[in-house]
Amino acid sequence: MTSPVLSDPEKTGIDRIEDPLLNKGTAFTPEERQKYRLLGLLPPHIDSLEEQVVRAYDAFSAEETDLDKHIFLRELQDENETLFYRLLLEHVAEMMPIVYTPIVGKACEEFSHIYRRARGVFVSYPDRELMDDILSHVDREIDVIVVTDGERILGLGDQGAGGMGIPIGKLSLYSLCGGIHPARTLPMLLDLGTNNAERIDDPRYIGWRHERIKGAEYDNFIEQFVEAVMKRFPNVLLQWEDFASVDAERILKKYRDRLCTFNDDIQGTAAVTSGTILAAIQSAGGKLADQRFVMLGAGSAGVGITGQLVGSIVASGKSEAEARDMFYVIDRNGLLHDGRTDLDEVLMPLAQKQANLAGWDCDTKGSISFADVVRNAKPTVLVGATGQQGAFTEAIIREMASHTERPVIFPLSNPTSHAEAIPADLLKWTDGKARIATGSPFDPVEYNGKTHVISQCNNSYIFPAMGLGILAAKANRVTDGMFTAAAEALKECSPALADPTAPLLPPLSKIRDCARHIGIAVARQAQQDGVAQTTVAEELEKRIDQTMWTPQY
Ligand SMILES: NC(=O)c1ccc[n+]([C@@H]2O[C@H](COP(=O)([O-])OP(=O)(O)OC[C@H]3O[C@@H](n4cnc5c(N)ncnc54)[C@H](O)[C@@H]3O)[C@@H](O)[C@H]2O)c1
Ligand SMILES: O=C(O)C[C@H](O)C(=O)O
Ligand SMILES: [Mg+2]
Repeated sequence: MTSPVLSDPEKTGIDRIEDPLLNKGTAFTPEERQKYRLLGLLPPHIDSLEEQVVRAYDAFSAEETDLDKHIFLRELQDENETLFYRLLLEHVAEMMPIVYTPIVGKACEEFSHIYRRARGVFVSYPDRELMDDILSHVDREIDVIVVTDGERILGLGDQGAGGMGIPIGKLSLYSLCGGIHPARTLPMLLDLGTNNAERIDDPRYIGWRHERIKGAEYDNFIEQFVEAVMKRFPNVLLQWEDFASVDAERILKKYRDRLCTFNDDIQGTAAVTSGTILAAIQSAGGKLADQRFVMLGAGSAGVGITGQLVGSIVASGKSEAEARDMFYVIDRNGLLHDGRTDLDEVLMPLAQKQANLAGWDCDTKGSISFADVVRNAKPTVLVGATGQQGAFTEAIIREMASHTERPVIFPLSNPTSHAEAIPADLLKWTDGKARIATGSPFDPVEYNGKTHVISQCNNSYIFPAMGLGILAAKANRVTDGMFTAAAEALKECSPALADPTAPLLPPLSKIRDCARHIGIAVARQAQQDGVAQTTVAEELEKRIDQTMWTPQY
């Protein structure tokens, strides 16, 4: 493990107890109590970490609602990070949905009401000239920043400064799943205002009460932010999260060659979804080149997934034009096709050729609806990234299932309440045939005497592992190839490859092993792409294991 550089590892007395990175609570040994002047500040019994985990689990279980459980875990994180991560590690399937999706969505909506203690860095628009000062207040070296401007939080829209819940949750997973030391991570919120009237009108709102800054002023602010980050933390990995799609695409394009950075909603989602789709196809004995894809939603997720899959199809031998013909991408105005005049430069390459639609039998005039696309294109794979609950209707899913033996259906939108369909309905409407993965976690479904475990196709399988691979290889850029390597490595972790009836993705209890496997592939690819500063291939596994932190005293 790389040793985290703390401001003052020798802190004593109450300062030590109040530092979540140094605190051990009742587990401080008699020697430490002497050395750090803690005698009398703690009760006499000395606990082991295991005993502390049991006590914390009892207290967690006594909390009534999921939001209360989230607040409990966040408070524990702010008190004692080692205990927090050890507890999470031992109860990962139960607790990941509490600190992360879906409950983190509720926590963002309620952020101003449940706010307790400072964590991470807020940079608000009025303080834009003070960015260097603000970052100088971070008293340790940082390897990974996750930043949001809070405008598109999951499928919940603009949450303003409450969006801070997302970087905090994402970085918890960097440590939990990817083993990145929590001291080396920094959540950040860029507060450029909010257009959410409910937040602005809320007397408890903790953010800057102003409509969102946009246009050139927004871009200048982002530029100032990136420059300040590069000055203070020249080797940091910067992850962009939950920005509005137009900003997300523009920012990624502008900065991806200037520093080590990626956009999780575009690239992380693309890798997890394509890896899971590849596993579904391969486990069913199918071929990638034989599929027809319908993508419902053409935002960050839809665009990223389509691009990644097109790349895989081209790598399997088709031309790019042939690969693109296999995709039917739909936004809120219907199918993207080259006759539409409202598509920007990001969406235009995803448009179907009108010539390919000749002879289609459509119910709608003007635009081509989702139902029209499914009836005419007869997709084998359907992915939803709209944020719209119920967008996969019974009629459309039944239509899809009537054309394909093993329909692959992924309602990816988060949180749970925004999923395009729920797995129980999808299994009913397809008579148990659908291969399903969802963005938010769902319980297993019994259908016709068979239990279907629903895998969670969430970028949480990718970004912690990307971080691990990038840090181990000391990469200074993030290439497309590294995401392709991550997708391929995720596919290799799929239990369905050995048993076609098994779940598509490994269980959350195996997520650290899976992150290690993906991390090695990412680091190796970084070397091959010439962006790694460690060049000895044989050293990579050792470096991955040294980078992975395990919560223990
Ligand atoms: N599972 C994951 O890992 C993962 C990753 C990223 C995003 N997501 C989820 O995907 C959703 C979308 O994220 P995004 O960043 O792409 O958002 P976005 O706002 O950028 O894009 C949404 C897209 O959906 C389209 N749309 C909206 N309503 C529609 C409808 N009724 N029919 C057809 N298209 C419609 C919009 O036109 C737009 O193209 C969110 O709910 C997010 O939580 C999940
Ligand atoms: O945060 C998640 O659960 C996945 C994804 O990044 C999203 O925005 O929905
Ligand atoms: Mg996101």
